This record gives sequence, C-alpha cells and structure tokens, in this order.
Amino acid sequence: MSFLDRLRAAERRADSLLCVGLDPDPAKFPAPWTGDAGRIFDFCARIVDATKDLVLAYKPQIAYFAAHRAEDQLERLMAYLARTAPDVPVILDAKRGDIGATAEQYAREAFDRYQADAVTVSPFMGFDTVEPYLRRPGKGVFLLCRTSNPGGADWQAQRLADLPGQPRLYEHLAAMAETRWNRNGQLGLVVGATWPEELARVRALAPTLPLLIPGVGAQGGDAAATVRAAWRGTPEGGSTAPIVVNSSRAVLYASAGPDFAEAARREALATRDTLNAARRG
Ligand SMILES: O=C(O)c1cc(=O)[nH]c(=O)n1[C@@H]1O[C@H](COP(=O)(O)O)[C@@H](O)[C@H]1O
Repeated sequence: MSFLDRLRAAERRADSLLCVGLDPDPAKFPAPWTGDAGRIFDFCARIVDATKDLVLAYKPQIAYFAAHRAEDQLERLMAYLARTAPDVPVILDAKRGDIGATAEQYAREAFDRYQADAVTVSPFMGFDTVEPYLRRPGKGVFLLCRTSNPGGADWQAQRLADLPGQPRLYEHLAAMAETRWNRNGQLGLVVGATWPEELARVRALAPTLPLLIPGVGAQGGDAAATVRAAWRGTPEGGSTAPIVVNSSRAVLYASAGPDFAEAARREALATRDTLNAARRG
C-alpha cells in the first residue's frame, strides 16, 4: 500500500486531520518524571495510548530523542506504535538533506532503522539529494516548502528571476514536487499553518500532494483557516489529497500534572473537532 493510501485510510478510520507531534522534553514532564530522560519512552507511550483513536498520523521529532542520547527509546517507541497503533502512519521528522550517498544513509536510518512510514527532508541541495528516498515506493517524503517559522520567508519567499513568471522559491518547489520530482507518488510538502495565504497557494500548485501542516497550537496557527486554505474534499467526504495538521506542545503539555495524558486527549479531541467542523462547515 502506498503512503498516500495509508494516510487516506487513517483519515477515514479516525475521522481526523490531526497529527500529534511527539516532541518529548524531559524538562516539561510531570513529577516524578520531570527532567528524567530515561522516561521519554514512557511519556510518549502514555500520549499514544491516550490519543491513538483520534489521529491520522504521529510525528516524532528526532532531535528530542538524539539530544538525550535516547535513540534507543525512539526505536522502542516506533516498535510500540507498530504494535499498538498499526494503522496510524508515522512520519519521522528528521529534516535531512545531504549529497546522494549520505542521503542513502539517512533513508536507511528513517525507513530501516526506525521503520518510519515517511520522513521530512530539506530540498535545499536539489533533486539528487531527494532521489535516494524515492527508491522506496511505499514510503512518503515530505519536502520543506514554506515553513512555519518567522524566518521561513528569508529564502522561501524570494523570487526566481531566471524562471518564467518569476515564481517564489516555495511556489517553484511546489510545482516541481507536484510534477517532475514526484516519480512514484511518494512526495508531500511541509507548509506552516502560520501562513494561510501561502498554504492556499501551495494547495493550488500541488493539488494532489499530501500536505504536512505544523503550526497550530503553540505557534498560534489558526486551525479553521488552515482547513479552509488547504483541504479539498471528495463527494464521499474524504480528502482528495490529505492534509496532516500537526500539533505537538499544545497536546503533549496540556497539563503539567499527573493528568497529562487525559489533558492531552482533551486537547487532541478539541483540535480534531475544530478541524472537522471547518471541513464540514
Ligand atoms: O517539519 C516539521 O514538522 C516542521 C516544519 C515547520 O515548518 N515548522 C515546524 O514547527 N515543524 C515541526 O513541527 C513541530 C511543531 O511543534 P509545536 O509548535 O509544538 O506544535 C515541531 O516538531 C517542529 O520541528
């Protein structure tokens, strides 16, 4: 099954556009786990148990594990997800980007070591650095396109003077990803919820690609505006090309107390319902 089909099936099953980002920060764990990097797996597993029926994807961010020498806990988490939420696609947020030979190793890391269903990749170094990920037809690859951060426009919004129509860099990338680069239908794009106008532009240029959209919750992106800008429905009520709306900190740290998992569920449910109301309203 292709990654796109897995996403579509997960969206239907959970009736959800929400992706919970797994960005475990021990400093924010509830007592008595506060500051204990040995509890990263336990914390994430509790979040997964509390939310797995509400999400169309999970997105573990690799830096939150590597910074604490906790790659072994990421491996355990990926195995746990495969066991307890086998139908929920997992996007490894690694934002890799390097020459082809090194990209092959990054692809092995994401897909063989961690068994991820998809990975985030920076396209800055060009197509030959993306191509190694496209030798895995069942896997998804989300290219950074118009990122959510304040400096995202520094490069991504610049115009390419040598190209017809002088598109902005992120526009050209969206058009390439929709057409020439998308050899096996594996590609998707990352666009921040913090830029609804650019999001709508990307959706217009890349109507068939899944979009990973971080920035609702802690970064203040508007969930309903995100759906209005990027979601396109089928007559049956599904998505033509799924949108994967990520929230990490707002869900993970909805409560700093012993009720953190219940609070995470409440926040995930509320976000899922807001996203669904926007696509049905
Ligand atoms: O690729 C990403 O996931 C990503 C791209 C982007 O443009 N902005 C962005 O915030 N992210 C990631 O999405 C998550 C957002 O986390 P919260 O702001 O806590 O919801 C973090 O893991 C970021 O690394």
